[in-house]
Amino acid sequence: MSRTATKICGLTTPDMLEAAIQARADHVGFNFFPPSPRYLAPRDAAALAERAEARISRVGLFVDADDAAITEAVAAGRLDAIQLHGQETPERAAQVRARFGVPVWKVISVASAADVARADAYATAADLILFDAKTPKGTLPGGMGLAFDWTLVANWKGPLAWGLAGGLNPTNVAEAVARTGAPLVDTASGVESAPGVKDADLIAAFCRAARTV
Ligand SMILES: O=C(O)c1ccccc1N[C@@H]1O[C@H](COP(=O)(O)O)[C@@H](O)[C@H]1O
Repeated sequence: MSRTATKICGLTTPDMLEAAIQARADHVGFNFFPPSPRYLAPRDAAALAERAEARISRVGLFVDADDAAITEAVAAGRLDAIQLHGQETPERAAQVRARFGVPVWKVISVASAADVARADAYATAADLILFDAKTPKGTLPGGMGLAFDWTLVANWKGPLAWGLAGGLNPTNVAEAVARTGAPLVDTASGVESAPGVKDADLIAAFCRAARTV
């Protein structure tokens, strides 16, 4: 069995970046969704990207963003992948991948088996499916610390690489990996002491726990 990959999402400071690198996370997420408490302005992403250099992969998170916003962020954050966390259709995902030339991670918000089945439509439009919990109407589409029923994606055999997000933290991530077989796990609020404030010890504990399975 190969090692579970980890992504720490919503970093905004050099200290947070160094904590993720020290913890041997595989990816960091830069959040380009302005309403989020983890929002990172493109000019700040540029400084973090310069510091990260080739030490860690950078994934840019967008919610129904237009091309101009993605263009600015891809250049500033030197992004290795684009995470589409909104209502982007397969056509839009394919367009983003073609236009920006980096892998696209499409998030599928899950509350039922029918939601999981929606992933198939992205077979040729995206590179990875990230299953996250569906959040209540009128709230952020992610980063809320909400988990969904993991049995819905256990040992998912879809047409794409995949990962698990939603309410993951150092305490439950090993169980989540054991129960789902997720090759990648992603967390935002689960490694924070307050919304948007990452905790280095929690990041280390999360990455360690994800790798114990
Ligand atoms: O983190 C955010 O603020 C956020 C805002 C809007 C869309 C997605 C967001 N984060 C992503 O959601 C998952 C799950 O978050 P959590 O671990 O439950 O807090 C996170 O991994 C990010 O990819």
